[in-house]
Amino acid sequence: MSRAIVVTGTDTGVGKTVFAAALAGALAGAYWKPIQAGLDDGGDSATVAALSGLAADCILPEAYRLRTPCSPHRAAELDGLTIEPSRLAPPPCDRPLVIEGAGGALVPVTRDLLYADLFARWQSPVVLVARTALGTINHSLLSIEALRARGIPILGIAFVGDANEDSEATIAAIGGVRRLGRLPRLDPLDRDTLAGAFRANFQVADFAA
Ligand SMILES: Nc1ncnc2c1ncn2[C@@H]1O[C@H](COP(=O)(O)OP(=O)(O)OP(=O)(O)O)[C@@H](O)[C@H]1O
Ligand SMILES: C[C@H](N)[C@H](N)CCCCCC(=O)O
Ligand SMILES: [Mg+2]
Repeated sequence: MSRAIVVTGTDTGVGKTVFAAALAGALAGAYWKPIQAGLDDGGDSATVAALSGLAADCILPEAYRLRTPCSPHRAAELDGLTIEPSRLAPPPCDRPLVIEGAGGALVPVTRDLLYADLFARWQSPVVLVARTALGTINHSLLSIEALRARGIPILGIAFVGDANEDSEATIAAIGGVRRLGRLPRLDPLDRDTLAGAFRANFQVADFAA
C-alpha cells in the first residue's frame, strides 16, 4: 500500500472532513472513511467528493454505513450490526490515502475497541485537527497525550478557525508537536476556496512520504 495519513480530531465537528478534503486534493490522493455514522447528508465521503475535486474512484467505499449520527459503537448497535475490526484495515490504494476517523481519538468503534487502538495497529502518521477557539489547549493536549500513550506517530496538528496565535503556539510547545498550519473559516467554502486556503497555509511537502 502507498502512504496513508490518518486524520483525527479533538472533537466531532472540528473540521476533519474539510481538512481531509483539502489534504487529499492537494496530494492528488484518495480518501477513506472506515465507518460513517449518520447518513442524512450523504456522509463525509460525499462532502470530500464535492470539496476535493477527486474522481469518484478516489473516494473509497466505507466499510460500514450506519444510520444514526452518534458514536459508531452505538450506531452499529442501533442498526443491529456487529462491527468486525478485521474489516477496518486500510484498503490497498496506489495513491496517498487520507483516512478520517469519527469524532475524537478515543471514540469507541466497538465496546472494546477505540479509534486510537486502530491507529496504533495501523502505525500511519496521524494529523490532529483542532479548533482555535477557547478550550482548544486542553482538548488538544489531552488528545496528544492519548495518542502518545498508545505509541501512535503524530505528524502534527492542523488548526481550523480564526487565528489564535498564542493558543496554537502553546499547544505545539507543550504538546511537542509540529504546527502544520491553520485553515481559516471560509465563506464561501467550496472546492476552489478550500484548495487556495490549503496552498496558502500548509506545505504539501510536510505530508509527503
Ligand atoms: N475551514 C472551514 N470554513 C468554513 N466552514 C468549515 C471549515 N471547516 C469546517 N467547516 C464546517 O464546520 C462543520 C464541521 O466540519 P467537519 O464536518 O469537517 O467536521 P468533522 O470534524 O469532520 O466532524 P465529524 O466528527 O462529524 O466527522 C461543517 O459544517 C463544515 O462545513
Ligand atoms: C455523528 C458525528 N458527526 C460523528 N460521525 C461521530 C461522533 C462521535 C462522538 C462520540 C463522543 O465523543 O461522544
Ligand atoms: Mg467528518
